[in-house]
Amino acid sequence: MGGSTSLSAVYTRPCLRQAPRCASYSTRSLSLSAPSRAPPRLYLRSSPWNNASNYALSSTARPRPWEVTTALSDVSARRLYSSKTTMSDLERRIAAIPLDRFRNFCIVAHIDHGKSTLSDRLLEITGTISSSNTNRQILDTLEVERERGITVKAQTCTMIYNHNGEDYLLHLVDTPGHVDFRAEVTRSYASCGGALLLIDASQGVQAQTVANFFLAFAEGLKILPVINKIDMTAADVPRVLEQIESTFELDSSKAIGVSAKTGLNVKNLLPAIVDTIPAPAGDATKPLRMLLVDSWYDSFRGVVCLVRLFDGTVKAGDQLVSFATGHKYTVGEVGIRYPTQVPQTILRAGQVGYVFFNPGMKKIQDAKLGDTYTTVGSEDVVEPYPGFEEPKPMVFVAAFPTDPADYSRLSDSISQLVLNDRSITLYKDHSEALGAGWRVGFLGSLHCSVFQDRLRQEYGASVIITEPAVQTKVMWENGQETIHQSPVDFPEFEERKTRATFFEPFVLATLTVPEEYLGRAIELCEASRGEQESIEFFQGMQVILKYRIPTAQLVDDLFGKLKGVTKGYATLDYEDAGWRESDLVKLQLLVNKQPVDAIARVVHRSQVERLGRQWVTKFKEHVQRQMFEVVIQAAVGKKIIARETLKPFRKDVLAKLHASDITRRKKLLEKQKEGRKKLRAVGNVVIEQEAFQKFLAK
Ligand SMILES: Nc1nc2c(ncn2[C@@H]2O[C@H](COP(=O)(O)OP(=O)(O)OP(=O)(O)O)[C@@H](O)[C@H]2O)c(=O)[nH]1
Repeated sequence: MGGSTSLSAVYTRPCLRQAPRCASYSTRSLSLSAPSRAPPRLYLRSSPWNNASNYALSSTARPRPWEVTTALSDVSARRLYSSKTTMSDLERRIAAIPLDRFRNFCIVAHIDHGKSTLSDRLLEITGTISSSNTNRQILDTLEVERERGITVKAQTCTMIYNHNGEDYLLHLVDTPGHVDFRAEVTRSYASCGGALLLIDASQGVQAQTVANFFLAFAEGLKILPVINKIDMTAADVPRVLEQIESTFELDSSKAIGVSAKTGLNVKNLLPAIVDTIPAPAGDATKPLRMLLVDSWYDSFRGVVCLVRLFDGTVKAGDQLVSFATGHKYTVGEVGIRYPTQVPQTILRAGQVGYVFFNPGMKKIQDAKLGDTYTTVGSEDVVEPYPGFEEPKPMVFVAAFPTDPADYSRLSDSISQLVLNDRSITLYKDHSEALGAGWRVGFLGSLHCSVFQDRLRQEYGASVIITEPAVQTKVMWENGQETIHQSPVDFPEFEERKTRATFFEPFVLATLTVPEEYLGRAIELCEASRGEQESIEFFQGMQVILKYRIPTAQLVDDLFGKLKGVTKGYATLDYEDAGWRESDLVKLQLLVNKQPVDAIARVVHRSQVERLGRQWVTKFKEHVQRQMFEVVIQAAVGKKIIARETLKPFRKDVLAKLHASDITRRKKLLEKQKEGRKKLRAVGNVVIEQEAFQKFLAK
């Protein structure tokens, strides 16, 4: 049980603040955390998380730089600043804080458990923001984040906390809780020494609490359990304390109960942070070793980089070199986020701050996340940081302007969004029906819908977006493999039997479901072509289900459906489970025998009938009647699955004519034929863009 041993080894440091300090829940927590009680290990052994891959996480965890460095050679911070420089009071205060009083930490939690609210409260208590600001979430800066109440991009903030007369430099990273944004979460951990494991007192441990805990644990972060929302009447603190011990083997007596919303007990969290989370190691006198953690685009400054300094210092005018690209840059400005960007004279080992260059870095692609920078000339003596794994797109959509004349405007808007969200992949695309557009890849369906919202809110562009699709893989007879992102280039039905084998991506989904909804959750997973891997009954009537599910089903709003059948009580987490052979076919919509490429989809054969029928009925509703009959069909290759007919407008003028008026009758028929010819000549059927928009809208 290597995992268990290292788990308990991580939590050896004493904690200053114990849970009983919170008056409102001291009695309950005391009764649960008798001092002689050994941390229960039984659950971890039998838990779904106790598998090879999770233990692999802990055993292969890289030693973090501040753990392998034994000698802390911190120079007096003041010596790093030139005496001639005029420093602000803030800078003077920061300059006086030695490295052993730095604390870099993040908050690890399930979605909506209150990370952003707690961050705001910490900023308020440390005087970083005034309390008048606190009715909104300071770190959720994007409009969509405020509107949906979710964190999309990890945000950071520096705080100064005075503890027993000494200043501490705290650096907080607010990470997104949703599973789509896991790459953001993992990246954030690299700049931290510890994490607050935040759990909603009414909901208890949820799928992503566990998933994010293991990510943080694998990164070697010290964990401080925090129970939030203790003000709620539904709060069940004893249950959460029990879960903290049984699920994570953490000492629940160290947990702090808070209400981020009312501020109750939050001030007792700060001393616990100072005591539990280790100071970063580093040496400001060594050559610069600076990790690029995040980046965003600023139209005046170019790319701004969020960096974590492991060794050395950086200031304006320094000549830096990137290990990943070899490009050289002159530093234009360095600073901290407090919570807005505040310029500083210097950043030193242990700090997290921002850097931009002069002239500015033009392309966000040059700012490779996980890249190491050093000063020109130190390349040979500095070892670069191992870097991050680039996130892989999972969901693809095609996007087209509603009005083709808007192409270049929309192109600018999309490029702007991609500049700030590097996990989006973007290619040019073309559709017969919708003209020029883009194929865009996302980390998940929430990521995809957030992108659409951001596009509409921040740029006001109106856009047609096709249904989310996943990649497919084809193994050809000759052993060659091709990956297809778009249904358009997926091979036709006739080719499949003899020439190819098809594969689709799968995920291993972990669902946390209250026991009373178990039956419905299982039904949903089975209907989504899922295969059960395990079922575990968990504390407090919760069940953890593991299913192997096609990614296509996951992105077809599995989470929304799950919430529907469990009245919103279930949670979902997933990890990539590789390719699996699958009976895939391309379903196409034909309008008067012409395929409408924007609506094609690669689906499992079992779904063809239902989807085909649905398509033709829905499309008929949105297409306007024409001068001639319109046949709408759903087809797989040459096989027609479903059909609907849209009757033509037909002026029945002939009926009004006298039977003997043959010349006039012929003339009228000719005229009608001409009209039809005209329409047919203009691409057969005239379909308004609006029809696509309505059809593709959920
Ligand atoms: N009653 C109560 N509500 C809280 C408390 N903390 C947060 N909330 C509410 O819980 C909801 C979610 O809070 P957030 O801070 O946005 O949660 P989050 O974890 O940052 O969410 P993501 O960033 O999307 O993962 C909001 O409506 C908050 O007002 C608390 O202590 N008590």
